[in-house]
Amino acid sequence: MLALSVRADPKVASLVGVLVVFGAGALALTALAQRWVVDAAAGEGRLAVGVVLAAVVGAAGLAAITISTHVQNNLRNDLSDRVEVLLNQEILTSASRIPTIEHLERPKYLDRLAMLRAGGASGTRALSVSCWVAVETAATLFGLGLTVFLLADVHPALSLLTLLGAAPLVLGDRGDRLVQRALDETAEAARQEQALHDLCALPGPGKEVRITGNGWELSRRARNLWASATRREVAAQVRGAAWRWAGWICFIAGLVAALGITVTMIRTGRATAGDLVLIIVLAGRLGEQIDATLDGVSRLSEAGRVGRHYLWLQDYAAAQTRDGCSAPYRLRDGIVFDDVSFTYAGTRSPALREINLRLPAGSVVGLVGVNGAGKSTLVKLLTAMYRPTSGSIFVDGVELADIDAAAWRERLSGAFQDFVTPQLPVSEAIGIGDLSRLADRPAVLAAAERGGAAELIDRLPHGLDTQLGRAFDGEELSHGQWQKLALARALMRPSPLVLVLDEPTAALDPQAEHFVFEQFAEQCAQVSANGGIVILVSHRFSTLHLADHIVVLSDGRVTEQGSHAELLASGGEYATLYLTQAKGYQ
Ligand SMILES: Nc1ncnc2c1ncn2[C@@H]1O[C@H](COP(=O)(O)OP(=O)(O)OP(=O)(O)O)[C@@H](O)[C@H]1O
Repeated sequence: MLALSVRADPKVASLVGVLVVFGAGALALTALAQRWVVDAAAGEGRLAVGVVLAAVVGAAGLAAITISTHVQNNLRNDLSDRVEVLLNQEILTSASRIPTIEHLERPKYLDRLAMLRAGGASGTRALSVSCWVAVETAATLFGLGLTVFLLADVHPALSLLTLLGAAPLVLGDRGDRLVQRALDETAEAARQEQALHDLCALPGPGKEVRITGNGWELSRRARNLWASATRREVAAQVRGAAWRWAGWICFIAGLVAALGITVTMIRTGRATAGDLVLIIVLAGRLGEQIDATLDGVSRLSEAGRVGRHYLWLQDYAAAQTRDGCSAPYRLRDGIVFDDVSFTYAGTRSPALREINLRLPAGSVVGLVGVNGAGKSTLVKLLTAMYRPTSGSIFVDGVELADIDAAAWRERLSGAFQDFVTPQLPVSEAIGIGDLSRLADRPAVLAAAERGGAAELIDRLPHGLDTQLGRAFDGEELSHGQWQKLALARALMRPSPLVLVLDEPTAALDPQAEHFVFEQFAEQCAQVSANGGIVILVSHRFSTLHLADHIVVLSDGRVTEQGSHAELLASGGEYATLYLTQAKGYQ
C-alpha cells in the first residue's frame, strides 16, 4: 500500500508521513509543558524560566498537533482516494485477466470478490488507508513510549499503567476478530439478499415477478436473510464490545491505583504537584493513545482481512494465467476430445464423462441433447472457460491447455443463449465482436446483414449511430432484436477457428430465423473453407440441417454421432427427439 501511495503522489506521501510522526511526539511535549508550569507556579524552580520554557514547548506542541491534524487529514484523504482508484483498477485488471470463469461462478470466490468490492470503510477503502493507519499507529506507539518514559520518571511502578493499558488492546483485538469472523460468515447471505432484491427491483425480472405475484415472497426471503445476517452480526458486535469493556475496566483500575501512589508520594514529599498534573494529563492521553492504537489495530486487522482477499486474487490470477504457445492460424486436422471428463467445482457428479470426440477441420457440427445433457459445458471447455478435470483437448495435436488462452479466444467467435445487451451506439454494440475492426463501418454493416439486423438498423432513428438502452436515453430493443445484434457481433470476426452458435435464433421470429439460416449457410461455408469449425447447439431440429456431423449428448456422455440421415435411420435418441418435435408441427 505504501508503494501504491508513493506511486499515487510521492511528495504528498512523504509529507503526510513526516506530519503524522511529528504530531504524535507533540502530545508528550504539551504534557511536559504543563508540569513545568505547575512546578514553576508552586516555586519548585525558577518561575520566569519555567513559565517561558513551558509556554514555548507547549505552544510548539499545540502548533504541531494543529498542523498535523488539519493539513495531514486533508492530504491523507485525497491520497487515499487516489490509492483506492488504483487498487480498484488493479482488482478489475486481475479479475479480467483470469482466463477461466470459475471465479465468477463459485460462491467461495464470489464472496471474496464481493468483500473486496464492498463499499464504506470496508473493501478497498480499508486497504487504501491502511498504510497511513500503520504509520499513524506506529507514531502513536512512539508517543506511548514517551509517555511510559515520563511515567517511570515519576515512579517506576507507574510505568505498569501502560501494561494495564494493553488490556483494552489485547481484549479489543479479540472482540474485533469475533466481529470479522461474523462478517465473513454472513457474506454469502448478504449476496443472496442482494440478488433477491435485484429480482424485485430491476426492470428485467420485474415483469415475471409482478405477474406471478411472487414479489412479496421474494422480499420476505430477502428480509429473513437480512434479519438472520444482522442478528449474527449484532450478536458478534455485542460480544466484541464485552471484550473491549473488560479491557477498559482493567485499565481504569490501574489508573486509580496510579493516582493513589502519586498522592501518597506528594504527601511524603517524594513528588510534586506538577508530577500529579503530569500523571493526570499523561493518563488522559494514555487513554487517547490506547484508543487510537486500538482503532489502528482494528483497522489494520480489517485491512489485513481485505488484503488477504486481494493477495488471493493476485495469486489466483497469476496461477491461472500461464504463458502458452500461439493459436494456429488455420486448422489442418481439427479438434480432438481425448477421454475428457469435467466436474464443476462443488458438485459431485460429472457434467461430462469420458468424451472421445473428433471435430474435423472445416466441419459444421450439431450438438444435440435434452436439457442438462452437457452441451454448454462442452462448449465452455472448447472455449477454454474451464479446463477438463481429466483427459485432454487437442487442437491440431497441440494440447489446448498449452495454448495461450487469450490467443485462443482471439480466434473464436460465438453467439450464446445468454447474450449480452451492451448499451452502446449500434455500430459499437456490433463492432466489439472484433475490436480490431470496431471503427470499420463496412465490416459492421456486413456483419449486421449476415446476422439479420440490417433492416432493424435501417429503422432506427440514427442508423448505426443510434444509442441503445433506456438508461442512456437511447432506443430500447426487443429480446429478438437484441439477439440479432448478438448474432451480428458473433459474425464480426472474418475467419474464426471455431464459431459457436449456441441456440442462436431462439428469440427470432420464423421469418427472421429462415433468413438468418440462409446467411449462416454462407458463413459456415466461409468458416469451413478456412479450416474453421462451426458448432451449432440447438433444440430446434429444423436448424440442424446445416450440420454435416451431429453429436448427441446424454447425461454427459456422447451416445450417438453421425449425419442426420444416419442418426434417423438408427432409430436411437436423436430419432426419438426429432420425431417428437416433428409430430408437434403436424
Ligand atoms: N456453473 C455450473 N456449476 C455447477 N453445475 C453446473 C454449472 N453449469 C451447468 N451445471 C450442471 O452441468 C450439467 C450440464 O449442464 P449444461 O449447461 O452443460 O447442459 P446443456 O445440455 O447445455 O443444457 P441446456 O439444454 O438446458 O442448455 C447440468 O447437470 C447442470 O446442472
